[in-house]
Amino acid sequence: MTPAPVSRPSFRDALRAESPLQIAGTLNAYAALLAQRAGFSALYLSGAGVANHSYGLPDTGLTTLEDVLIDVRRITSRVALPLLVDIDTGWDDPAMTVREIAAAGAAAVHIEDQVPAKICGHLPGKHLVATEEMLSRIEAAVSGKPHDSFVVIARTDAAAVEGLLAAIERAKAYLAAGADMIFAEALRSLDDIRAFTSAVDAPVLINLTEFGQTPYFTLGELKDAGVAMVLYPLSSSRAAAAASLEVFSAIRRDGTQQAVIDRMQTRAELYDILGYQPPT
Ligand SMILES: C[C@](O)(C(=O)O)[C@H](CC(=O)O)C(=O)O
Ligand SMILES: [Mg+2]
Repeated sequence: MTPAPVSRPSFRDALRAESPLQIAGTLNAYAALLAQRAGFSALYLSGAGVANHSYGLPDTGLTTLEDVLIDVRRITSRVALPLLVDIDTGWDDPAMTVREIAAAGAAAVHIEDQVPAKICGHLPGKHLVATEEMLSRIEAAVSGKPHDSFVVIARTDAAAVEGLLAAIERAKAYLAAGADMIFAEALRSLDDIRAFTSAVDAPVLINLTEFGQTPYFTLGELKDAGVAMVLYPLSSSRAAAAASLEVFSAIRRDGTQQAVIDRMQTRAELYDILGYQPPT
């Protein structure tokens, strides 16, 4: 399906309108409609989500630009909110990656400093590329921006590997190379977050992925610590996955779905979210 051109607020518009900006992870168009209904004004397509949910694979750098583009297009063709896309390490040609992701209707990307065979930022055993190599990635990504309002966020995974000060130094270098904003991955305390945001002269994103290294700080705590953006990359898909397993298991166990009907969205609720008027 070819997406119709949609006019949408830019990522910076969303950032100006809400502080900190809450960004909802949505793996498909319907999840994006649900996040919009709940009042979010910015969306996220998770690389882990594409790998885990669209392909049933771990988040280890197996999915490609094409795989991600399919899911980007599905979301942007249906929902006009600004979409931040996880482009992992940028693949072979970060300039082309940014051009393609922007052409698919996204408003922003984040590109990270792990080696191409990357893993979840909240796991032990991460390996980073040298700062110089990440600077080349960022310069290439920035050169692919179609216009000034497209945002390139540089993500550093360094805090867990090289320490907080090294992560701050990397972030400063990434900004000097042209990154617009910084994603500080897997920080463990509000003190660390505050140290990071006060040292880095750009909007900082904190990732509240569940079962990770960063505690579930409240929006108020993160605001006080100087955070500009708060990411919930997989919250709804984790909940949906647990609910799906429970429902499948109940149907197999009971031979009927009666015990789990009250866990389900109704047909009327579905049509309401879709804006669909069924025949009467
Ligand atoms: C944000 C992230 O990059 C993602 O792909 O959603 C992941 C999330 C996760 O694995 O929980 C990450 O933090 O590396
Ligand atoms: Mg990711």
